[in-house]
Amino acid sequence: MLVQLENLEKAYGDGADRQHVLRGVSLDLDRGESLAITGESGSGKSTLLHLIGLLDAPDAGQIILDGDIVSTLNDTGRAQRRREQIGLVFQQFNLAPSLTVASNIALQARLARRFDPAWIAKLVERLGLSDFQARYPEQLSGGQQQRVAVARALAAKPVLVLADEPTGNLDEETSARVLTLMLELCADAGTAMIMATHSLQAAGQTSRRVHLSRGRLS
Ligand SMILES: Nc1ncnc2c1ncn2[C@@H]1O[C@H](COP(=O)(O)OP(=O)(O)OP(=O)(O)O)[C@@H](O)[C@H]1O
Repeated sequence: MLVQLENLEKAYGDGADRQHVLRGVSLDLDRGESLAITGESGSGKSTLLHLIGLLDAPDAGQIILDGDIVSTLNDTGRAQRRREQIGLVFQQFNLAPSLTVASNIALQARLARRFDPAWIAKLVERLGLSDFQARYPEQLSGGQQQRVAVARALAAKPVLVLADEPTGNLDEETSARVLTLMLELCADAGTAMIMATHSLQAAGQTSRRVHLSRGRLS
């Protein structure tokens, strides 16, 4: 098993403002599997992805990644695991504005010490980024930036990619195409993917689906 979530709980705020967003979320994900998490706006999809992506820690429960309990790691330990094993595609893309497309893509792989020029060349070619490599993020359209974010997330061949509404800003046809590519590239790299989405069409493209409602998965 690649990812095991056991009874995750997460609340925000204090006193009367306290909001229990996750109320006991359990989930298993195999290597190479793709999973869509659907749920209404505010149901906690991003919160759950942040926990799995080790960007935040749960209040209770356990996250096991690749056989290790990672939910109790400190910030440094979490950052290291994230760098080595997880790729993130979030809504704002978070590309480094001062780096070219080529450097944005390569950076993650270099940090993880897994820079493989042939794999990077394949990502660039398959994602249609060949002509944009010398450009800076601000010189790209939203869709192009998103493809750079996908290439960057997969550059180090992580065991897991987390995508938060990865096609949220694109029209339906483009988003289906980008998602298909992303799933194919994940399959090539043996990477599992968890995607949060509002779109039932997008959720139809993954191998499994779960629904988040009232703090629990079904
Ligand atoms: N850092 C935070 N501090 C306080 N409340 C938060 C924080 N992050 C999220 N929330 C609240 O937790 C709830 C779940 O938010 P979350 O972003 O996880 O939902 P979501 O399902 O991803 O929503 P959307 O589909 O709109 O992106 C929301 O009510 C939100 O306001």
